[in-house]
Amino acid sequence: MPSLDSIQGPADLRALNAAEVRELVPEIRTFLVDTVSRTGGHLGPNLGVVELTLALHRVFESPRDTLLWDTGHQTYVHKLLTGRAGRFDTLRQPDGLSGYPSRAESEHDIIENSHASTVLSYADGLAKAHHVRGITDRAVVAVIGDGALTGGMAWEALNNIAAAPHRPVVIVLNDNTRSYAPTIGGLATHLSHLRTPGDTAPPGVFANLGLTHLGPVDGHDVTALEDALRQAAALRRPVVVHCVTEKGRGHAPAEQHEADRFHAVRARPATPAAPDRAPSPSWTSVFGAELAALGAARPDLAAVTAAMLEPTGLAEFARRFPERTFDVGIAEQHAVTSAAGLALGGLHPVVAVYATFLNRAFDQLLMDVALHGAPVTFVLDRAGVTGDDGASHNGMWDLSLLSLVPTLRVAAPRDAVTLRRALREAVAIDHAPTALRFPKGPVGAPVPAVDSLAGLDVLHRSGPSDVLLVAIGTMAGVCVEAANRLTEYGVGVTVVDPRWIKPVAPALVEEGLRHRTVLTVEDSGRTGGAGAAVAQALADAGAPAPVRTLGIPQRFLPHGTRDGILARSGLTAEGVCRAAVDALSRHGTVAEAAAER
Ligand SMILES: Cc1ncc(C[n+]2csc(CCOP(=O)(O)OP(=O)(O)O)c2C)c(N)n1
Ligand SMILES: CC(=O)[C@@H](O)[C@H](O)COP(=O)(O)O
Ligand SMILES: [Mg+2]
Repeated sequence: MPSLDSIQGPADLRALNAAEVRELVPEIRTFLVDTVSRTGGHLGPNLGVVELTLALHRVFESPRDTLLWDTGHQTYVHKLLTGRAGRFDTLRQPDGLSGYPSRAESEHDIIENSHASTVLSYADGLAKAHHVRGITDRAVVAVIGDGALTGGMAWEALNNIAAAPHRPVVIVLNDNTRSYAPTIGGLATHLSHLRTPGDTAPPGVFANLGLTHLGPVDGHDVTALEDALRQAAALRRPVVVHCVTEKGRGHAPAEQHEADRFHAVRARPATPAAPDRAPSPSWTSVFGAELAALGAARPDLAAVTAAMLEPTGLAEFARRFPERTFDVGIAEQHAVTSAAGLALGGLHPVVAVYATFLNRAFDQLLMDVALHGAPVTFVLDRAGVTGDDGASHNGMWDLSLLSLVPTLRVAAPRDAVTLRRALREAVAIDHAPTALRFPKGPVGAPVPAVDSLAGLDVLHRSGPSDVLLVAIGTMAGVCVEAANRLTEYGVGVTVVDPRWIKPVAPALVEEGLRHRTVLTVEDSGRTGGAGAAVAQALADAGAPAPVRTLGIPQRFLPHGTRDGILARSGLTAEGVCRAAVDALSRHGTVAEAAAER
């Protein structure tokens, strides 16, 4: 009886007979449940593609044939079958296996970007390259989920693929009827018709586009899948293999999990949290509760999500105000411009999205919302370093992108109190777009102001005006701790939190001009971020010394823990102290003791 240990690569898999392959299925599912329950990760999606991945690697010969995966969160089985089972305990850990394809890990891994709906565009480009280069002996295979297929890019690609019968692409539609929640929209309805035997629905959208549609195929029958994939490969033209799978398959808690079928499970903590300490609420839950409360008072408030209602905290608002809640599918561009339409119609939409996914809708934000001064509020969750979801999931580009948008106002709350306040202020602005951003995880302890200065929250003030620390959002606690340390060494420090970071407040510029040196600290990319805007405003005001901006370096950061990445970026109290003493030593006097640190 073969075991997973005997599979060092796809060739070993292809050497097995059908019965031996079927014996691998339960072993792989047990392995996934045991391992991912410890490491955390996308358990549900991967439980759903065990048979599909086996069939793919038996029919196609990766890496000669190119296997492309959309989003990449469902590639754990692919990793197990390409020689990485022995390292799976390191999944999503620092220096361990990535939770997504990784070119550094394997020649079988291609797309590292975890943003959905890209795979068909990659496939179209690759098929064009094969055609131009006269390559005819390598298959292009693209696996896309029913959720990812609701993204606009997927249809831009299908429009191109369908136009070229001479350029073969095997499109494997992994139809498990869900993104997190059931996939929405006319496409989902259409797929439901296609899945229903004997349904007299009009011919499929794929057929009408000129694509061959095979299936629906039972996505848990390896033999049926292999037959369909072989048939698709032999057609030598673009073809959709419609596979019907079950997210969370084979693990009852996942199969029965109403919200998202264990889409992403948290790592089991090494040491259980002390029972007496109530866990801090998450940023997301504080936002969600406040929005629901505001929704009761404001019948014009609407909520918009791109297939992530629960993860972005909109569930309570949706429960109470279903008629004002809109899930548009994994379609951030449409989410943003349709929000401009909602505003045009007299509503005040709140678009809740992970910060990194707003990248995709920048032009819509700039030209469909801001150009028209549309009162849309963007709530960017997972802003800053997220960590274990890898480079494309860090919310580190938002402040740089938002800084470019005229009329847009941006807030970075530092705790639950300022989050609630920023949200109330944002939805009260009816003539311009607003955005507020916060990170993944617990909201942490309140960071109280000790004074207020023309709209600035003063968080610490002691001694002469040596250093002004401008704390952006969640860096407030780090800055206050750094100030306390610097004060011990005779360095005079003021810490301010502007709360609204765009536009740069005049009071912040005035306060900056009163200090020997100014440092800004943000959990965001420092290139073009909030600190850069402060630096520009102070330079424009004639500040003598340059502003030192601390932030995330402009690099694609390998997956790791949020704290570890922040520490390596210098975004700790010690890092701020070092930067402050260094800046003072260059642009002003510095207490001897402090210089020794
Ligand atoms: C542009 C973008 N928006 C949102 C997400 C978050 N996200 C990750 S997986 C997922 C659901 C994907 O559904 P589907 O493509 O059907 O794959 P399944 O999980 O069902 O296998 C979403 C919304 C993302 N990765 N990219
Ligand atoms: C793959 C994807 O984009 C999401 O599922 C993401 O991994 C979820 O991240 P959170 O765990 O931060 O909700
Ligand atoms: Mg799906």
